[in-house]
Amino acid sequence: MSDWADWDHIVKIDPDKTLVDGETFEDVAATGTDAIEVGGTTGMTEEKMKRVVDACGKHDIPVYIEPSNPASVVHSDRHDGYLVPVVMNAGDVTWITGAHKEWIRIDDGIDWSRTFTEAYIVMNPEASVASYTQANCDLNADDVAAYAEAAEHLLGQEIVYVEYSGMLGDPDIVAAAADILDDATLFYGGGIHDYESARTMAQHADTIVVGDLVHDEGVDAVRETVKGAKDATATVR
Ligand SMILES: CC(C)=CCC/C(C)=C/CC/C(C)=C/CC/C(C)=C/COP(=O)(O)OP(=O)(O)O
Ligand SMILES: O=P(O)(O)OC[C@@H](O)CO
Ligand SMILES: [Mg+2]
Repeated sequence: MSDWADWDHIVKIDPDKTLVDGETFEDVAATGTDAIEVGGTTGMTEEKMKRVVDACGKHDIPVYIEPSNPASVVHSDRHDGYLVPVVMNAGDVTWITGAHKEWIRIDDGIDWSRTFTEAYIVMNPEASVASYTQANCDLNADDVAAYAEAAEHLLGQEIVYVEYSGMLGDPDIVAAAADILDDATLFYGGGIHDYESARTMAQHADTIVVGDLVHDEGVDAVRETVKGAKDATATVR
């Protein structure tokens, strides 16, 4: 069974950002989140990634690296593996197969037993990741559902990731992706900042991802989103 099958909540640590003063990765692990993803778009250097992975690796919580480019794939046994994005609605093929081909061509240390993909559907045109991948964010619920179905059944993806990074998305869009998927796991990330936004999105997505909040508000705020995710999952069952 894949690690993420029973994750309700992920904290995404951007190695280019700091934690709130006085807070540690141990505090992040103690929020009750199910896993830590280390990933960002800009400023992803090997040194920054290693520092975060080493710090998180000490607390028995799954730690996955989400590389944003081939240069930020850090090889270490201090983490559980890699979640490599494939952007379904990228405007530049680099972010669908191009960067992946280059990474595979130059990196002879890939451990495929610990390397998995996330089929991203980028929805917030203001997000760095949207410009970074020239994503076509002008999608309605049918478009998103079709991308989700293509990811699972055409491209065999195990994870579909509806990404509103930086803003709280439209629950109906997330529901459209959730309703079409059979076995693939649906991640949702974007603008989750409190109990209510977490619970709302966790009613549709299998797993919610919280990023900016951990850097901007800190672990007490993150803990509220864990509660929201766990309560939603409890009621759905
Ligand atoms: C093939 C390899 C090893 C890497 C390429 C992997 C791909 C396709 C990356 C595309 C970009 C992407 C989906 C990156 C994942 C991390 C992410 C979404 C970071 C969030 O970025 P934003 O929140 O938009 O920007 P800020 O950093 O400003 O918050
Ligand atoms: O930073 P936020 O808006 O929480 O988004 C989390 C994650 O989806 C970013 O890739
Ligand atoms: Mg962000």
